[in-house]
Amino acid sequence: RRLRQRQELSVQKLSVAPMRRNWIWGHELEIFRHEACKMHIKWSASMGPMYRVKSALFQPDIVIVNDTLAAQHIFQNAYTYVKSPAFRPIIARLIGCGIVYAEGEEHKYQRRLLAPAFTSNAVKAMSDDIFACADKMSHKLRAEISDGAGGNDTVVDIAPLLSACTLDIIGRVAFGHDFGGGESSEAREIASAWHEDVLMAHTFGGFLAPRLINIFPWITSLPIPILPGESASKRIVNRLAGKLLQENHLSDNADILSLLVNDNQKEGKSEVRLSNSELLDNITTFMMVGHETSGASLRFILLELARNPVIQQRLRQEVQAAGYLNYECVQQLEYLDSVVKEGLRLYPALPLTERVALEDDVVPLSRPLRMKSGEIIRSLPIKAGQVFHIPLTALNVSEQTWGENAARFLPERWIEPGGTSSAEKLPHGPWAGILTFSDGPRSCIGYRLAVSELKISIAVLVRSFEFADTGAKIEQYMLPTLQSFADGKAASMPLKVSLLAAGALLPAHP
Ligand code: HEM
Repeated sequence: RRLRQRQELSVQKLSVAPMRRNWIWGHELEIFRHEACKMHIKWSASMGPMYRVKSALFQPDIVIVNDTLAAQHIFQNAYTYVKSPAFRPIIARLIGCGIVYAEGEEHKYQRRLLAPAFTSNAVKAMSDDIFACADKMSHKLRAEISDGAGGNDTVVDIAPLLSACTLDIIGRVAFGHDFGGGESSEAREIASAWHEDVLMAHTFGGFLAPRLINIFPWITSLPIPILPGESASKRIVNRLAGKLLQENHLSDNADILSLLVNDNQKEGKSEVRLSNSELLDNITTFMMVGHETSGASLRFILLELARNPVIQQRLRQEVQAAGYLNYECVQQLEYLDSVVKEGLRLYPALPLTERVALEDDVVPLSRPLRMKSGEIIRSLPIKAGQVFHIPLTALNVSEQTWGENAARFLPERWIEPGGTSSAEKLPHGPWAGILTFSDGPRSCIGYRLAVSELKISIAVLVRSFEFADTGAKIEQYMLPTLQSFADGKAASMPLKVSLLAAGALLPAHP
């Protein structure tokens, strides 16, 4: 009751989501059981820029932020609105206590340290490696088709292929490590451990654990199987990280590994440096967030291309007309750019993020909000401790911002005059007026690399292959990043794939 009393009166006047709620699990269990952000997308039309949901286990209500200005305010004030105590143990368990986990001064330090690895020039310099990995993936796909009984139109589960490619990319560009196109024993171990983690996250235990930890933080020290120890993938990647460190020689390169190691080993110049465990956990962090997110995005973009043959063909014509592909030429492909923007808009690899306020504040709103009492407000006073959920997917498909066809995959909207709202009405983020990479000091540090690898991989694939829908029921869940389920099978995305006659003749990347 004490916690409830601390919730600002204004928050208590916000409308509550309409779904019938359970008195123990509030709205949270139903939200968890539905596909990623599905309930928030449904509610966003009727509930206005902010509403409440009831928390599980009698915790104070959560405020759902469905307003671009409010989201911008929260993200820009990243050290006032921090990751919540319920969320951080999951981060620690899955990827360790690196930059994604760090808060305050520690975070500022790590962000400054790593920024040089992600400048436009640094990402441009990665393009040869990205092309090499995409070409390797294309050869593997070609081999799967010729081995397959279906000849052209062979059904291929592209999910593991794409994840192997993005793991290959991060291995090479960040750590100078070769995962052998996803064939190395380490790559296979990471893929199967991640699969195990996803399956675990999809269970009731996966729902319950973070909520229990939020209330009883000490519970993690108890030997209870559903509670976070180390995830399978973290254990494996941590071991690999240790091996990379043993092999690494100090260099002046600005790649991620060199920046991390040089900082950890610097002497005398400063008191502050990365500890050994921060070094190790940052390697694990980048290895995991640097490939699973891009792999999932690729999966869903190819699904949309498979379901929209006209769009796929227009894209193919643009890519094939470009001839030799290199970084500059891929950057200039306008339709490819729109396809990637549209795919990332509809399928954010992190569908929802959460924050908790450290101080009392007033959150501005871009449009008026009617409270339960009928009172209209333009900003919401909140108390320290208030938890916010920001459904990035719902904000990216809000009809308010994107019009009646918001939920449809229409790359043309990015090209045609008036196809999107004006820049000031779009969500604020580092790229393209979408919230997929979040916003502010904690927005995705790797977004330029992500966009580059998506563009290159898609260009390499569509110039040689045609993709078609299999009719499998594809669902998307947040576990804790976006995961595809095909006819109930986790981390799967079957598509019919054909090798184009012209594809074999196309020149490779020089
Ligand atoms: C399409 C692919 C990607 C998407 C959609 C994506 C999305 C995001 C989002 C939404 C956040 C903010 C998370 C939050 O605040 O709760 C984030 C943070 C982050 N991303 Fe990405 N990401 C992608 C690819 C990458 C890549 C390729 C890398 C690195 C190589 C990367 C590294 C990071 C890191 C280190 C953070 C934490 C930044 C900080 O806290 O300062 N991401 N990403």
